[in-house]
Amino acid sequence: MEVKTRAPGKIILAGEHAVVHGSTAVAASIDLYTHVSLRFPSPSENDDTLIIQLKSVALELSWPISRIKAALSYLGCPFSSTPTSCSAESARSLAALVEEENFPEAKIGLASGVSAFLWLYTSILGFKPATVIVTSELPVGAGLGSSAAFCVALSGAFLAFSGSVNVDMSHQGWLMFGDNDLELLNKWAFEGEKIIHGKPSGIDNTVSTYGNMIKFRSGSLTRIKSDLPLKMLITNTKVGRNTKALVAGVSERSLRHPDAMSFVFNAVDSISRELSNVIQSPAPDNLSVTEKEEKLEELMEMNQGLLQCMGVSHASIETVLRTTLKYKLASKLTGAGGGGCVLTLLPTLLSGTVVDKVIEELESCGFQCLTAGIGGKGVEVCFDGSC
Ligand SMILES: Nc1ncnc2c1ncn2[C@@H]1O[C@H](COP(=O)(O)OP(=O)(O)OP(=O)(O)O)[C@@H](O)[C@H]1O
Ligand SMILES: C[C@@](O)(CCO)CC(=O)[O-]
Ligand SMILES: [Mg+2]
Repeated sequence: MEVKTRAPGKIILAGEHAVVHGSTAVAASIDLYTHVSLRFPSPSENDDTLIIQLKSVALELSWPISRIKAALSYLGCPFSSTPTSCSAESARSLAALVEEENFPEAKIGLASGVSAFLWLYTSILGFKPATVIVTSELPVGAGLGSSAAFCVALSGAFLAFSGSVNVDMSHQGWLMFGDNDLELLNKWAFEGEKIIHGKPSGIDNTVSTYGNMIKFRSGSLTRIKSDLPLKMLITNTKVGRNTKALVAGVSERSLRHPDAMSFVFNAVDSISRELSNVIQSPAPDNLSVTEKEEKLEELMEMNQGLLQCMGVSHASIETVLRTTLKYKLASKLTGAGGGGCVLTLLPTLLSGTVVDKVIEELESCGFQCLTAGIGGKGVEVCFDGSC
């Protein structure tokens, strides 16, 4: 028996980092997905191991179920119908399980993702042998929400077989979860994201779960309906970074300078709210598409300036900003920054030749450019071989 899920990555149009401190942020899903396949061995296979194959990072790990049981036995029965946080003690047990696998030193940054997998798996499905395969179209650790898509796709696959969601297993092709199930799935994914991000706001898992475009503040979302044909160029600087460390860095800065940083976070809140007003339909004012794009460009530039204030820009990001500015295009980092990806608004009237030239110049600096569809579906599940 096999189930597959897919969960999208995201871009943050405004408000990253400040959202961790209670400000509004605006995010949209993109049509790049993380896929999970979960398969239980048949009785004749007599297999007693839990295997995870992380294809996009070329890593495979496996544990005898008895070993996982022994490591987590103090939890009693780990099955839980309500999402539970991983305690410090559980985190240590999971880290020990991960280390036992002779985790390659060069890939140690992936260990928290494996811990999140083990936490979600054992909490939702208990001690069952299975093979879990993860593939992804998203660059890992580049600001496009790979950690959230990973946790959302895993939670969806585990919940589909847990008996605690209501899905039609005879459905052919991709299927959306119902509203109550999405809420449960999103809460589980948030628990996984906590293991990877430390202190996440929840925006990334929420936009990956629900898709579309959302405004997010203090854990609650408002869907944004927009008919603005928003086109963004995404430039991956390919500079590796880690969201947990960047989020912690901003928190430390705001402890050192609480007054100044609270003005910064408030300014970001205003930018996000204004940006969401500009893109939503029906529009409160009768601006043309070009006028709206000009407002968005200015808001993106202002947000980028405040992200620099928070200390999360990077020389590679500044190079992208300078390069796109030569073509009068506005850009900002997206996600946690420190490297990773930069967004550039491509106005509707911009000629294809200019877009080609910008891409060529960015790629000549060693960056990688991609365009992605914005605002598609959230997590989906599939029970037959058609997906
Ligand atoms: N496809 C995947 N396979 C294995 N691990 C993954 C995968 N996708 C994400 N991860 C886990 O997520 C971590 C990267 O998450 P991180 O939050 O640092 O970056 P991101 O989510 O891509 O960017 P951002 O949080 O800024 O949007 C990896 O180190 C790994 O632990
Ligand atoms: C940097 C951050 O604001 C967004 C990462 O995509 C962290 C979070 O909200 O969890
Ligand atoms: Mg992340």
